[in-house]
Amino acid sequence: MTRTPVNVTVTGAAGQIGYALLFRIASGQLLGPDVPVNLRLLEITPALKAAEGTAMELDDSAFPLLKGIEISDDPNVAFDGANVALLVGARPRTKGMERGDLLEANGGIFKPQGKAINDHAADDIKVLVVGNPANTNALIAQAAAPDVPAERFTAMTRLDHNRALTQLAKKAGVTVDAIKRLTIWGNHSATQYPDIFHAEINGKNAAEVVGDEKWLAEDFIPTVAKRGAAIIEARGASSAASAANAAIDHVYTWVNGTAEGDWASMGIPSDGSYGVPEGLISSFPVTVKDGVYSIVQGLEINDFSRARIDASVKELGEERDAVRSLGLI
Ligand SMILES: NC(=O)c1ccc[n+]([C@@H]2O[C@H](COP(=O)([O-])OP(=O)(O)OC[C@H]3O[C@@H](n4cnc5c(N)ncnc54)[C@H](O)[C@@H]3O)[C@@H](O)[C@H]2O)c1
Ligand SMILES: O=C(O)C[C@H](O)C(=O)O
Repeated sequence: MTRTPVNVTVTGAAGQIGYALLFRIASGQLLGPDVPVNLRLLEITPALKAAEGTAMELDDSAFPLLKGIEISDDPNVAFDGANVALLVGARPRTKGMERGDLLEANGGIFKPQGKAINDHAADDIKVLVVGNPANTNALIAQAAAPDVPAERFTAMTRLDHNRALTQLAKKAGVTVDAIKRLTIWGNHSATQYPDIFHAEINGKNAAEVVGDEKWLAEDFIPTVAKRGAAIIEARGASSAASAANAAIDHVYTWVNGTAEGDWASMGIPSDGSYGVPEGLISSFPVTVKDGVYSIVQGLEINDFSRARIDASVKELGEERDAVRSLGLI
């Protein structure tokens, strides 16, 4: 039976993450090796030519699953019939820019995109926001889409999750596939909290296997939380291939589910679990079945974790208050 292609919209398609992402989507890595896709590329007008160049290269790759490519600078066109939307394009912070200016500039992007998703996307739309500040940009887009279930708007913390897996694996002298149930809590920012207290290494409690709280507090957590800045310092540009890889992982997991006995980290609208105020888009441990995610319940949160989760959630609350006072939500 021939499957109907899934419409995947990617914003910021001519940027560096876009370049690392589009070829992997077209090859079947986002949704699965038997799922045909139509790509819809959204860019700002001055970047349309560069997006056309990327589309030429996609054509030249002759991906059997790629059934069509459309390029537009109009969100109403790019999100028309979208089943999956990857919101990558954002306004980066530039020299001298205040935090409020950054939020306002991104509001100018994510509010109209949220409205276009509301008005034109398919009923089963799933949205992943990658562009920073990802959690609050997702909140802005979600608030502008009142007809779309709030839980369809998610923010990416999978890169943080993957970074934490590797740091923990190195410390324990294992490979990443030995680790399960690691969690990123909170914001995709330096306040995020990578939690190993519920994680397992070859079935044993990770915190006990490591047995080194000093390393946890002074090495592991800051290394993961500040990894984005370290990449910028080293490359002279922010992470691109690893960010695209995490976006692929996030959507693949959301569509195809988590493995038995494991979970993933996703930035999702809080239902009030673990004391995170309802509605904030915060990272949680989730399991996914049949395209629907659920927050892992019943985890005991010790004082060490509680203080760090609270600090990151506090920052999310402040970002929400700032965009609220700007009239963006
Ligand atoms: N959540 C994460 O883990 C994570 C990781 C890495 C990067 N990021 C963020 O992802 C974003 C993109 O990074 P990049 O390296 O690809 O940046 P980039 O500057 O290379 O590309 C961004 C692209 O977005 C486009 N764009 C700007 N406004 C747009 C709009 N209104 N509609 C459509 N496109 C628009 C730009 O023209 C540009 O081509 C940044 O905000 C970055 O901070 C997030
Ligand atoms: O783009 C950035 O500011 C960093 C990025 O969010 C990352 O975590 O690599």
